[in-house]
Amino acid sequence: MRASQKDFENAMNQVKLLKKDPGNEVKLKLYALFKQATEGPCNMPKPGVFDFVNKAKWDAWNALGSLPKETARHNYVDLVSSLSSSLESSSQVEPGADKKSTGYETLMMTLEDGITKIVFNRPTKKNAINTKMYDEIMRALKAASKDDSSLTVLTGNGDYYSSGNDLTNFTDIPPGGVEEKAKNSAILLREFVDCFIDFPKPLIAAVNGPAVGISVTLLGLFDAVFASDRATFHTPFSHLGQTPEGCSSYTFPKIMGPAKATEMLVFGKKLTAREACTNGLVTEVFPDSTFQKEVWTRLKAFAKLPPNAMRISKEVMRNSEKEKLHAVNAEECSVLQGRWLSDECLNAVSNFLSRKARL
Ligand SMILES: CCCCCCCCCCC/C=C/C(=O)SCCNC(=O)CCNC(=O)[C@H](O)C(C)(C)COP(=O)(O)OP(=O)(O)OC[C@H]1O[C@@H](n2cnc3c(N)ncnc32)[C@H](O)[C@@H]1OP(=O)(O)O
Repeated sequence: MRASQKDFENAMNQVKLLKKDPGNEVKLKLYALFKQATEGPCNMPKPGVFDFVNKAKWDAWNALGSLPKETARHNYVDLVSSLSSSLESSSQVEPGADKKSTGYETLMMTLEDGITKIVFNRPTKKNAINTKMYDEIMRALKAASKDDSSLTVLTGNGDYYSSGNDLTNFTDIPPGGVEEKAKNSAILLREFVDCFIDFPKPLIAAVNGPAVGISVTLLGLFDAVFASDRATFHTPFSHLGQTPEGCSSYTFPKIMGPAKATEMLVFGKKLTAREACTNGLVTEVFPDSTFQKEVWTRLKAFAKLPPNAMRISKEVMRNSEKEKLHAVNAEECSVLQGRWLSDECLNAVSNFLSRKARL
């Protein structure tokens, strides 16, 4: 049975009442079907390459070709009805649900058994790091450096450790244009990485699943990295028209030698957890089935060691390098500021956002 105009109007109202965000892909589908149902085939000029959001919308609408208005109306009603049932009944914990108890929207943070645990908590986005999350991680690290814990652990909620920089960070362009955005992002990134360089207590990563981009490069600044055998380590910077950050242009060649560092940082080779361990980036790999139990047993034992001795040992081991790391960080951010304005980078981001390419 075809959907009537009344069904269509009801569906439009239902969309406004959805309690959970259905995600960008679905929102683009809804937009395209709505435009097709009300205006017919795409009749707008194609937006420019920097106009990511409108370009993604245009692509979605244009992809419907000459689909009749009635069919688009019917598909719109069907899609809204499937969303209303699936999203209302979803048992998945909504990111940010812990906001009140933790004071963080994108993270969960706890202090137990002498361990501060910071959990990336955007599982439906594979824990991609958006601007809010960069800010919250910095805030969490500053709090952890002053709290009563002996050590700090970073890990991810869900199947990913983190998919790295949230590529929608590129869409929020201020009135000053993309140049201003690139400048502000370079300042943010530098400040963010500085927090890891300066973190005073043992910093440990429990890499529960795949890690991409900046979530991998930062590992060179951690004191121990425990990984599930399901984890992978991927820095596809050249694919994205970008260049290394997180001090990896310096730490990776030191850790694994220039040849292996080049494979990862220049050619984007994805390493398994075992390969990352052989190359010195990962301390130890655990079977996924026992990962949590084994890692937390290990961490709780570490947390019983005298905290001042651990902190001072870290200081002795790392202090001679700090100045160099800050200089490397500044240089990497300045290079990236230029790369973010390049066609290579903007086309790669635009392809991801319009769903033409996946890693
Ligand atoms: C003008 C200048 C602005 C600059 C701003 C920059 C600020 C600092 C930058 C610091 C430098 C950092 C560099 C990096 O980290 S580079 C690495 C970036 N990451 C990626 O390229 C990964 C992209 N994601 C993917 O390829 C795939 O999503 C992935 C392989 C990770 C998983 O694929 P899978 O098919 O299993 O799952 P989905 O793709 O369906 O993902 C589920 C939903 O999550 C969204 N998602 C996942 N990762 C990201 C991401 N990195 N950014 C944005 N969104 C992400 C995905 O879109 C899905 O969402 P929907 O359900 O809404 O469709």
